[in-house]
Amino acid sequence: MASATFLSTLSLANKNYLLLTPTHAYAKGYTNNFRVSNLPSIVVRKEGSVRSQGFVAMQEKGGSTLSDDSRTKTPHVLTVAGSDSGAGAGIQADLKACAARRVYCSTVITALTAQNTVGVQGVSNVPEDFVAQQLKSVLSDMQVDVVKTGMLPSVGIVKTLCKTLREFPVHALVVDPVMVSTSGDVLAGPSILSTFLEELLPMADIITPNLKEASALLNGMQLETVDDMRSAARLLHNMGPKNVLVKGGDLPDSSDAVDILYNGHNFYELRSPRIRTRNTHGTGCSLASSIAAEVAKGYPMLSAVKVAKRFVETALDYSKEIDIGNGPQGPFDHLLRLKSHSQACHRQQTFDPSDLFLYAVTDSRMNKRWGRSIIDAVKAAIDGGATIIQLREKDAETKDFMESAKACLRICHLHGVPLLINDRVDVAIACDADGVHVGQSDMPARVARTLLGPEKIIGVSCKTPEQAEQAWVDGADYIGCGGVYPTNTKENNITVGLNGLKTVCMASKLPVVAIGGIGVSNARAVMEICASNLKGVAVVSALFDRECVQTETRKLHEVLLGSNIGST
Ligand SMILES: Cc1ncc(COP(=O)(O)OP(=O)(O)O)c(N)n1
Ligand SMILES: Cc1nc(C(=O)O)sc1CCOP(=O)(O)O
Ligand SMILES: [Mg+2]
Repeated sequence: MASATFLSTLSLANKNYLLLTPTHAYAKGYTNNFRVSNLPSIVVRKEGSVRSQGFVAMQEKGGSTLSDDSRTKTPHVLTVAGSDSGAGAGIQADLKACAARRVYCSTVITALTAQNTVGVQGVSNVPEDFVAQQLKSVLSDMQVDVVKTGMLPSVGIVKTLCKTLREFPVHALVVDPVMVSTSGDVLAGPSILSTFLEELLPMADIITPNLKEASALLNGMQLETVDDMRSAARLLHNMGPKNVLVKGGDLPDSSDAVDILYNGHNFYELRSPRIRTRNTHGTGCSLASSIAAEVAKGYPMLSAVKVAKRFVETALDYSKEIDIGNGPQGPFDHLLRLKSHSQACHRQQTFDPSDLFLYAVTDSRMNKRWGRSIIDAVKAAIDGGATIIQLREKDAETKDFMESAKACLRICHLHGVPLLINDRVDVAIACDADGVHVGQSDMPARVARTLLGPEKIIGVSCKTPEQAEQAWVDGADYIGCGGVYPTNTKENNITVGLNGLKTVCMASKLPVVAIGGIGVSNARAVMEICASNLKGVAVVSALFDRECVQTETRKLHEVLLGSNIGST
């Protein structure tokens, strides 16, 4: 039985029920549309209200029908907005913002716009009855938590939306009163103003006008100062929405971006440094969607607005150098993923097992002993012929490790050599390294794969066929097998010998690199176990606990070439 707190119990038809408050019910994921077979539920709708305030969810006390702790509700935002062909704003921005904020987003399209970074070249409204059909399809089936509106281009569409929301109440309504695009093009004419004011605004949990939109809603009122914004917020609040966020992005002479949030009781002045960037197209849509996303997760409005603002600012800051389109306003990158692709020198994207040929693993203690920086050690190994580098910096402070890793990454990429990080998935993510190597007691490869995504390289240390099988199941790219010979580099390391290596190679579906006590004198013997998936040797002390890393690497390279491996 759920551990939910509850108002009281209720007896009905000789069965006991828990009576949950709307808040508990919502937090537990029982929306008014929540359907679970055999679960009795009552939905009480308040006439004329879009909110689920009167909603009561009941659960059979002691029953096992709904294990609510095992069934978590996926937060869901429905955006009702126009499509932007340039994908900077509108439906496309809403989808990206919700994805970035990790909520599900469904879409009802109200208009198609032909649009780019220059402006809006054309608009085609979706017929009212088809907007109604889309709304009904989603709302009747998909447990929507929050509806967010953007471009509502006709009176008929606004009325259709309000009517449908009365029929299918949701937890909250976020209204971004889109009227004019950032390029100055009209997206919803003045004719819809009265319907907006009379029907939609009173249903809203929050409205998010910019200065121009607030002014339009207030009969052309001049808004030039933060005090004007406060007055506007109060006047707009009188029109019925529970909260008003007046966005001051266009406020003249302000080095900060100032927004005013008013909830009928308190004003909150939300200030942040203004981000100087051309790539601001779609910030309004994205902010409103992000607020909707946080509300859908169950956060109160003030927290939702703060988090949403911080998210948009972070994305704008990240996207400053993104270069899309020739117009005055470019789109930004909600998912913070585009920039690395535009970096000049980038490594090949897919893992090539022949990269395991001469695998150089750094060691901070050895570098210290020989008085060289990790960067110098990596440079020398690459010059000597290393085909892949792993940074194994057990003693480094995180900040130093990250800085060194970034510098090493630049060098490696200049030479087309992949760079992996040992153990520290966080460092690998932070510096966008090519992948990680993890052992049996490190972060499981499956979790590392989820965090790193499909393209990064993941290696796993394996001493047995079972571990090799698991590494494959977990989505690793290669395995490291050892210790082949005894080593001083790793304490208490079990030696598997050449036989153990061969057994693991035979069982492994993944390419293998041998490790442990390997150097110029025995590399050939290792490679001659004749396993076609043994692609190379990984070496620490034989390269780095030596006076000249480059010379030692070159010697090992020659031995490996002589053993004719990596060719199958
Ligand atoms: C290529 C390669 N193989 C094995 C290891 C060892 O990893 P692990 O078992 O996690 O031990 P540590 O290196 O973290 O001490 C490796 N690093 N690289
Ligand atoms: C880091 C590491 N892992 C091992 C394993 O058996 O998984 S042996 C090892 C140390 C390898 O260092 P050297 O080349 O100096 O012997
Ligand atoms: Mg490890």
